[in-house]
Parts: sequence; C-alpha cells; structure tokens
Amino acid sequence: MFSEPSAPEASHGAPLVLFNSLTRATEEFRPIDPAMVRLYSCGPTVYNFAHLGNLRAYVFTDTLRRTLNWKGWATTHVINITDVGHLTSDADAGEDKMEAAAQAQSRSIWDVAAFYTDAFKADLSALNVMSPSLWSVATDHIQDMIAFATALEARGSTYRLDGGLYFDTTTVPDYGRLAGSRPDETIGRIADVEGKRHPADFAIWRSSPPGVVRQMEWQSPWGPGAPGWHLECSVMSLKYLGAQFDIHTGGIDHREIHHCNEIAQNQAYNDSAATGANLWLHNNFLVDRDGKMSKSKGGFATLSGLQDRGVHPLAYRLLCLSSHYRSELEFSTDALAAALVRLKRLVLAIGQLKDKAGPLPWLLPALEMTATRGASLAFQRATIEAPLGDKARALVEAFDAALSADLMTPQALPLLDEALTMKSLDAEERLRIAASFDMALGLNLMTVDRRALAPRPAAAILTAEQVEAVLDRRRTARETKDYGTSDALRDELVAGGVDVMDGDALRWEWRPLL
Ligand SMILES: Nc1ncnc2c1ncn2[C@@H]1O[C@H](COP(=O)(O)OP(=O)(O)OP(=O)(O)O)[C@@H](O)[C@H]1O
Ligand SMILES: [Zn+2]
Repeated sequence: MFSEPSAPEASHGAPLVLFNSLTRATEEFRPIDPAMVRLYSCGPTVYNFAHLGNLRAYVFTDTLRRTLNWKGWATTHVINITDVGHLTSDADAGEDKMEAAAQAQSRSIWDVAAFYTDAFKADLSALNVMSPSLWSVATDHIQDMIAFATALEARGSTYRLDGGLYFDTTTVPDYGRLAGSRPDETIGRIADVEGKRHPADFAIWRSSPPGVVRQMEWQSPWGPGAPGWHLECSVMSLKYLGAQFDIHTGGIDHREIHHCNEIAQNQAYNDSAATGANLWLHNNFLVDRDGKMSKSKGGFATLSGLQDRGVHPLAYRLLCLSSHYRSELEFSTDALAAALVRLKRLVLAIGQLKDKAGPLPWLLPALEMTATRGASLAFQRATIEAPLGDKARALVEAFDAALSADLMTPQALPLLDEALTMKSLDAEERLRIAASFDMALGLNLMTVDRRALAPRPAAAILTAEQVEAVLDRRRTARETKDYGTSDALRDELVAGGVDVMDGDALRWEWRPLL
C-alpha cells in the first residue's frame, strides 16, 4: 500500500461534517486511521482537454484535501488517469472514448493519452491544485484488473457473454443504493447487449469482437480485450488505499452509475456489504445556459482558453470557491470577471498590508508550508497563528467552522475579507490570518504578483508595454486638457482590446476587454 510518513498528534478544531451521498445526510468525519486519511478521486478520461466543469471537480477535491491538512490530518490522495475503458455512454454502451478520439485525430491512443494527461496536469498546476500522492494510470494496472475480475468470477458474481465478462448486479446487497434508485429504475438497458440478465449489469471485461484488433487490447481468460471503466477504480483504490478507505470523490454524474458499479465490485470482491469508502462525496456541475458543461457538446470552455482571453486561472479557482461544491455553478463571463476583480482586490489589500507591516520574518516559512502537507502543515499553521490575539483567533475559529460545515467556502471567503480590513488588528496580524486561510483556499494570495493577474490575451494586438506607452501619451494629453486626443487614444486602446479604467479603486489603469 502507498503511504506518506505518518503524522504526529494534531489538533482538528471544529468537528468536520461532510455530506455523504450514500446516506444523503451530513456526517461527522472520523478517519479510519487518524494518522493518515485516505482519499480516492476519479480522474479524467484523457481523450481531450479538460473543460472547466471537469476542473471544478478537482478544485473541489483539492479544497477537501487542503481543509483536512489545514485541520491537522495527513492525507494520502490517489487520482487515477483513465486511458482505457470509458465508453461514450456511462450506461455501458457505445465506443471507448479513447479509441474514438484516437481515430478522429489520426493518432495512436498512447499519444492521445500522453498529450491530454500532460495538459490536464498543467491545468491543475495553474489552478494551484496540489499533486496527488499518486497518479495511478489505468493501463499500468491491467494485470491487477484481470486478477480482480478472475476473483469476481470465482465468487460467482459474473457471467460470460460474447461481448465479455459481465457483472451480475443481483449478487450484491442493495445495488444502486448510492444512486437512490431501485434496481428496476437504473439507467442501463437490457436490450443493449444480447444475453444481459438485468438492466444494470455491466461489462467488467470487454472482449474484442472476432476479427477486430483494438489498438489497446490485452490477453485475458475471456479472450483478448480491454477492461471496463468501473473495474479500474475498484482495483486501483483497493491496491493503494485498502479495501475500506475514508473518502471517495467524483462529479455528481458518477453517483448514478460509475460509483454504484464500483461499490458492487468492491462488495463482491471483499465479500462484504461495506462499500469500499466510508464517505462518497460528489461535486455538482458547472453549467452554462445549455446545461451541464460537457466535452460531447463541443465548443466547451477550457482553462487555457480563459488564459488566452487574459483571465488568470486563479480567478476561476476563486469562482469555484465562491459557490458551495454541492450547488450548481453557473459559468458566465460576468461571473468570471467578478471573480477576477475579487481576486485583484484581495491581492491589492495584501500588498498594501505588506507595505505597512515592514519585514515579515515568518512569511518565508509560511510560503514554504504551502508546499507541505498534513501534520507538518498544521505545525506551520500553529506557528503562524501563535502570536494572534483573541479577536484574530475568533476569526480563525469562524473560518474553521465554515470549512468544517461541509466545506462551506462561500462563508469562509468573506471572513478573509473581514480579516484584511479589520481595524482592530495590526497589519502583521491580518497578514498572518491571510497566510493561514490561504493554506486552505489555495489562492496563492501571499505570493501572486499583482501584475501576473493581468495576463495579455493570446490574440492581443498590443503588448503590455505598448498599452503603457499609449496611456503615458494619454496622461500627458489630459494634463494639458487636450480631451480630444485623450479620447482618441482611449478609442485606439479599445480597438486594441483594452478597457481603460480611469480612477479604478483597485488602481488598475486598464484591463483586457473580456
Ligand atoms: N460540468 C461538470 N461540472 C462539474 N464536474 C464535472 C462536469 N463534467 C464532468 N465532471 C466531472 O469531471 C471529472 C472528470 O470526468 P471525465 O474526464 O471522465 O469527463 P467526461 O465524463 O469525459 O466529461 P464529459 O461529461 O464532459 O464528456 C469527473 O469527476 C466528472 O464527474
Ligand atoms: Zn472512478
């Protein structure tokens, strides 16, 4: 089993309460092993760029993990990379998404997987999402999957069809409990596959049709073929986190089929009614006017697309934090622009406090701590917070209470605003609070350079220097009351995609037009 060094005694503050999709109720979190919380998150299917909706799922898991760390728990976090097995319909029908993408792009599946895995990791790093303890790649675990499926067959939980090895969902207790549906209401359809016994049954091994050689296929007791998507997550979570671990996460679409099937496999393999994870947590969707943001709709929004338009990725992280992870979040240019302004305001306030406070010898370890985790992070946090007085401490407690109430980030964020502006605290105290809160929020507030918040759009006609030069000429024109020239220069900037912001409270003279 994979594990990080275990944690010394740490304080956990307010009781952490999380919403468990299994019981549809909030529950107090009690780790199986207090020295090491074990988390598994379903990872991306790497057939295309992640869209902003996919990335919301990982901002959520990162917030969960940071909150656990901030509260003093060490974590082992596994995220998988699905590079085989995910079909175009979650209900076990259609083509393999990877196979279809490779064909459409005339590239090998391996190239497609490598390219989009790198792109995904770059997106997470731009969003300041911590790397997991382990990335587990599905195709590196094929033999483990075959062994697992063989064990399920030996236990009588499967049946063979021409299409492969199928899981019989009636062999486990309470199939579909997570989805909250009765077995006869499940999304799968019996008609999809000849010989399928029950609508919800699913393939755990998909045999290659006679005469067809798939780009990705392996020998198995059921002939050459490829594993089913659901099998991967059961196998990799078992291998790295054990038969029963603490928390399993994914988007809410996984609650209906994928996680029900994982649970069924876990139960069959372990010969137990236990589901594999104590808590199943699901983030709600990022939606646009047409509904759930999804790749299949085409024209989806990516993080690099935002960056190309001059929006800093952390503005998107802040947008995610501004809503609760279980609420739908509506994506719009206006909402994003508002998040960017909020981020700029926070960074400006911190810059001003830094000017006021003078040297901050504790800041260096504070920055270092954002790269550390678990109990060591809690130790650094305790060091930073040690000199805080009662008023400041009350704010920290309120922040803890907000995060501990099922990660209520929309309530936690205003406490940061309050801390930054609280007159009864001196500049250094306010900065200590901000540094502590940001360990959980992950907005890089203590380090992000104010100028970096205004990246130039990819299609920008003018460089930042050219914009500054025109603004200089405009300033001179205004000083001499030559408003005609001043207006003409403003129009020139607008034509170049630049919005001039005279008298901006946040002291930004210009920004790209979104
Ligand atoms: N619009 C969305 N909002 C939030 N989370 C989402 C959204 N769409 C997908 N997810 C989540 O993103 C994560 C990665 O999913 P995955 O890469 O398998 O996407 P996908 O199912 O291929 O995407 P799509 O649904 O766009 O085709 C999963 O946890 C999934 O539940
Ligand atoms: Zn999964």
